[in-house]
Amino acid sequence: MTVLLELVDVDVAIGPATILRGIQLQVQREDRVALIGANGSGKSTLLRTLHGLLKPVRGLQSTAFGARQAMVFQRPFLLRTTVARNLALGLRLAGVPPHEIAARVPDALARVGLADIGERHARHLSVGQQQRVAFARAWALRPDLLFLDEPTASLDPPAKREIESLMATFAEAGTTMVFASHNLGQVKRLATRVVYLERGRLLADLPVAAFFDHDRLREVSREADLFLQGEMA
Ligand SMILES: Nc1ncnc2c1ncn2[C@@H]1O[C@H](COP(=O)(O)OP(=O)(O)OP(=O)(O)O)[C@@H](O)[C@H]1O
Repeated sequence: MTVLLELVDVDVAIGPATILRGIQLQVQREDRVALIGANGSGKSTLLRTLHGLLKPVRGLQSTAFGARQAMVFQRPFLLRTTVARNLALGLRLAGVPPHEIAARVPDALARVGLADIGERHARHLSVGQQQRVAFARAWALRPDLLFLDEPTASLDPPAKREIESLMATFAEAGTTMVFASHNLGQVKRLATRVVYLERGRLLADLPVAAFFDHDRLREVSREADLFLQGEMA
C-alpha cells in the first residue's frame, strides 16, 4: 500500500477559531474517501488542509514526494475567457511546457465529453457544463490525488449523474479521491471508505460497507450512527 497523504494529530484554525482538532488520516493510493458530517462539521476545511490551502497550527502533514494534486469545488470557478484558455492557464501555472499544454487541453475536454466547446466563453456555459470544464481542468493536471468539495451539490439530477460518471471514470483510471458529500447514495456508489466528522473531530473512518452496517458503526462510533440514522430517516 502506498500512502499518498497523511495527517497526524492535526489542528487547523481559521483566525482565532480552531476548526479541526486532533485529525488523524491516511490516504492510500486508489482510496476513494467520502467525507460526511453535518453542515459546519469541517469537511471543506479538511479538504482545504489536505490540498495544502490551509496549514495546520499543530500536528504533521505529509504528502508523498511528487504526488500531483488538483481540487474541484462545489461551484466551478472559471476565468472570463474561453474554455480552452481556462485549461491552458491551469497547466501553465503548474509548469507544464507549451507543446504539452497544446496536447493536453483537447484530450481533457474530450475526456469530459466537451470536445467541441474549447473556443466558447466559459462563463456562458450552463453550470453543469462549467463543472465538467472544472473536471477537465483537474484531469489535465494528471493528478494522483483529486479533492472534491461537494462537486454535485449545485447541479440538477442529469448534470449530477454526468459528474458522478466522471468521478467513476477518474477512479477507474487510478486517481485517488477524497470528496465531501451530503448525498449518501453517492457515497455508497463512489466511495471505498467513509470518514465522519462532527464539530471538527474525526469520529469514524471505516470501509464503506462497514460504515453502512448499523451494528458495526454503532460499535465504532455512536455519534456517527446517530448521524446516519438521522440522514436516512
Ligand atoms: N473563513 C472562515 N472564517 C471563520 N470560520 C469559518 C470560516 N470557514 C469556515 N468556518 C467555520 O468552520 C467550521 C467548519 O466549516 P466547514 O465549511 O469546513 O464545514 P463543512 O462541513 O464543509 O460544512 P458544509 O457542509 O456546510 O459545507 C464552521 O463552524 C464554519 O463556521
